[in-house]
Amino acid sequence: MRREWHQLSYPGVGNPAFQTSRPSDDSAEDAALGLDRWRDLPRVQMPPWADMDEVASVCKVLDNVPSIVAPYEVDQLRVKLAEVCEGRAFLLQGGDCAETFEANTESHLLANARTLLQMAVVLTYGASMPVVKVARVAGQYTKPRSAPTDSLGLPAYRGDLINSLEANEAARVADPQRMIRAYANSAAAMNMLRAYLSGGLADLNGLHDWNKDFVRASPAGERYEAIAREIDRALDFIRACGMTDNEALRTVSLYCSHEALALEYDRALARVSDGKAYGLSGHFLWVGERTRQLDHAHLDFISRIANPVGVKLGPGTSPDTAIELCEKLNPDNIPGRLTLISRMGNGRVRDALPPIVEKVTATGAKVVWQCDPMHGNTHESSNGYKTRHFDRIVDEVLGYFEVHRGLGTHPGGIHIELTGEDVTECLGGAQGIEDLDLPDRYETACDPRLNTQQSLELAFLVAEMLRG
Ligand SMILES: O=C[C@H](O)[C@H](O)COP(=O)(O)O
Ligand SMILES: C=C(OP(=O)(O)O)C(=O)O
Repeated sequence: MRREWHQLSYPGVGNPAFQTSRPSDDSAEDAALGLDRWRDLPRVQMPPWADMDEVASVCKVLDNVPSIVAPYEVDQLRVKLAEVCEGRAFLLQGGDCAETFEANTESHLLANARTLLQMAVVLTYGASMPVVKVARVAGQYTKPRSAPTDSLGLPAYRGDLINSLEANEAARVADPQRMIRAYANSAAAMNMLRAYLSGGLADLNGLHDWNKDFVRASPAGERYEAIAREIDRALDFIRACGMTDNEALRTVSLYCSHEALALEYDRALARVSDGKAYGLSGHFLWVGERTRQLDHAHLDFISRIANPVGVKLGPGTSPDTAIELCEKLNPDNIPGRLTLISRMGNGRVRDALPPIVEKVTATGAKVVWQCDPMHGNTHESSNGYKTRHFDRIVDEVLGYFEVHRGLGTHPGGIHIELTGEDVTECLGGAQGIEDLDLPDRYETACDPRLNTQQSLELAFLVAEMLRG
């Protein structure tokens, strides 16, 4: 029988106050968890730390700080993702490509959160399906790079946790102290988001206030207002029926996620709870396309934590590799534990994804299928900006839905780089952003993000696809 969303129970969670965690030390029990095995394995995209003693002393500090998230929240997210895995919910994940310390402001965090929540409303209402909301926030401070140097010949910017975006040689030196700043910024971000979310930021009674002024008059903003008015009427109906105080209408759970790239940081924030290891630098950690080698450090680390984890799959992924990933990362076949994030590019998704989905499904492996339509669709504009076209992004999502519909599997979610600011980083959309508009507000520290209007437009299209 279909379980109601609000009735989800969280096995093994009980009263969260009793599920505390502790730093792992070098006892035999902790050693058996293998949290440090990655240190002996090959590793690419390693931050070019100059002084490993300094790395060790910074990690010693992080070993004992309060973690960013709690084990029971991580377990809750896994249970919600199990619903996605079974086709009863949808996963919406999004946020900055690269968070920066400078942009870790209240207004930026709230703008991004509101945009994600607006998308979630459009999807929930449009597709009548619960939406699991995961932000790229409170830890998305590292970036894998294609080349070790940038166009100026400087060491590449690798994310604020590692070095600075400032374009000079000294700023680009990898500085271990930045891990402390990343931790402090992540803790502050989570603290603020939790406060606003529990204080009414996500209250469905205030849906109209989420619409930013620069979006309100746009076609996407107007469509959003129309949905908000319909929800208002539904809420009036609920109130008229005497159901006046429903917690589910006033609060949402927003989980945080980032790429597990700088393993020193994620390891230092790992903790042990009930005999299991948790990566408590975030609720959901993923490993990127460039670092997912089966016998390398990154996969080994995430294979040992109890969190829900993700792996990016580019167009070169073979079906056998996908199966090996399932075996390594989810040997007990726990639903919600593993998300496979395809990022094929719109030109490849229709031929590269089907054999992977077919073979994984045939083995009975439980996975959440998620589409990242951003990373396979990047190109350089005529005036030299790294950009993405909205039409290609939509086409990749469409291709992903076609593949899953064709195979009878659940198109479980999308993973988007977006911002709540009115930036001009991606081309197209109803605003018709063109190459020459890109310099107006091109503010990303790494890859181009959808702005709020484009994000909402995409949500409307995805809601239609989900309904269809
Ligand atoms: O976000 C993903 C990667 O870090 C990014 O696409 C790499 O960009 P690059 O090719 O400019 O190094
Ligand atoms: C680096 C990323 O993606 P990918 O590994 O797919 O390139 C990312 O999502 O930030």
